[in-house]
Amino acid sequence: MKNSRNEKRSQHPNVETQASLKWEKGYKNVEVFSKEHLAVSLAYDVAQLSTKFTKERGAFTVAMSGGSLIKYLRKLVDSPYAETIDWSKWHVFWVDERVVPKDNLESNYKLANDGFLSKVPIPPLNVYSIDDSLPPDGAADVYETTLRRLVTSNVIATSTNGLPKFDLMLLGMGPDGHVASLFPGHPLLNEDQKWISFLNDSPKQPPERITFTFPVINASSNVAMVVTREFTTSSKDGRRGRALEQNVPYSSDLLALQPSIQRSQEQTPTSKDLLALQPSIQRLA
Ligand SMILES: O=C(O)[C@H](O)[C@@H](O)[C@H](O)[C@H](O)COP(=O)(O)O
Repeated sequence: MKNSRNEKRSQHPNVETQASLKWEKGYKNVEVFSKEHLAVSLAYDVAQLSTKFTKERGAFTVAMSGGSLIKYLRKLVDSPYAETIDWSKWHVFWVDERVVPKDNLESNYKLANDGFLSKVPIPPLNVYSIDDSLPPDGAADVYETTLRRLVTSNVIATSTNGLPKFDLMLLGMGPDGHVASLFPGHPLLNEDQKWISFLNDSPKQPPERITFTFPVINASSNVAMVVTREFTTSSKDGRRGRALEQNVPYSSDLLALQPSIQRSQEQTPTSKDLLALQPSIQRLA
């Protein structure tokens, strides 16, 4: 399946044929790209999912992180996607957001709007940013209320256990292994009732944030994780390397993320390029 997808990507008029290393054996859905090929491949996959869900559901729900992920969405604003994607059916959410004014440089909304959303014709009412006039707890409650309303109206699909089932979740991973604003060792890793929670003590500045909880992240139909850092198992704290090297069950003292990636022991990625984890560009659920 992946080979055929890569072949299709390479046949796509906009796909530069660049070597992308793939650890097929042992890994599941982990691909190592050059920067340019990551942007090209990510755009191809996102466009494919947009077409699929727009056709199936009449809507395409995308929840995105901040960080360097946004710049790898750049190919979506170019031809052919600019013309072929039905942007009117997109609904955009944030996996996590800093509780700062939306015009603040630290805002993930500002980052995504400047780098992507302002360049495509998604209806403004379909872009769900936080209420930046509220404190973290209030912003989280209001955001969850919005999600619940959109699940009720079927804009957002529902998983078999009643959670919001986003069509695509676009994640990053920090050097400590954090995903969204779920940080190793933080009590929020164990939150399994709320859909959206908040923290005032983020180890990554700024301290006040709201974040999807793990049950919501794991309920997604598709997840693409774009890890854009030097990746070696000897990296500063090694967590990121371990996140990929082993099927490490998430535990609050080691990793924020329960990776769904097996790894064969003989292969140790030493690439200093980019790593696009696609734990499930196929369906999770
Ligand atoms: O609000 C945030 O801080 C981001 O959502 C965060 O979760 C990000 O995805 C990771 O820190 C990876 O960031 P980079 O891709 O920039 O390394």
